[in-house]
Amino acid sequence: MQKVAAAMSELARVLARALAENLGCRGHFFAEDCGESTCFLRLNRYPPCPFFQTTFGLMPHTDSDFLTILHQDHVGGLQLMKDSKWVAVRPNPDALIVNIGDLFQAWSNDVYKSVKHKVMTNWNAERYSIAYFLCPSYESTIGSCTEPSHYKKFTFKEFRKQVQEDVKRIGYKVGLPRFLL
Ligand SMILES: O=C(O)CCC(=O)C(=O)O
Ligand SMILES: [Fe+2]
Repeated sequence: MQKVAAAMSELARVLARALAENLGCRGHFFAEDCGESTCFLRLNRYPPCPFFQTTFGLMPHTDSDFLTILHQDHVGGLQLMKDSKWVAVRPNPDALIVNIGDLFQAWSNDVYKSVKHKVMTNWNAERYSIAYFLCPSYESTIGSCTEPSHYKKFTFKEFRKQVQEDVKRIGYKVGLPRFLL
């Protein structure tokens, strides 16, 4: 597991840097602000579910990070929103999926879009996925790399707090629109 984490961590950093430099922005931001102690790896287990047609494995959401590197097994169930339609991601255990998160969307001033995704359950098979989340420290300020910015500056801590408050009060994550200027 340590080797998987190290490989995903390196890949996330290389990609974040390349995506930042592609915008003409300095890419070492991620090395400075996203240390090993603020990023995390999550193992998701989805047990078989008899009510698979109506039950989410994971509710529709965007990730609250810069970038997510995802590995899924052969079972399938991941879907992402493309042109207002849910599209199933073909399971391929030999491939990694890269999802842009909310922070990269804000940082890139909407050039890169945080992708909405969900996981459907399966009636007879157990499913596993491994996700590596590239996150900054709670104190890091997220601003846009180009002006004029679409979003007010916020710390990662403020973002997380707002998400938690929204989930508690209205039942779902509003996310970036809360920080639009
Ligand atoms: O299990 C998956 O394929 C997706 C996991 C995911 O979206 C997450 O952990 O945020
Ligand atoms: Fe996710």
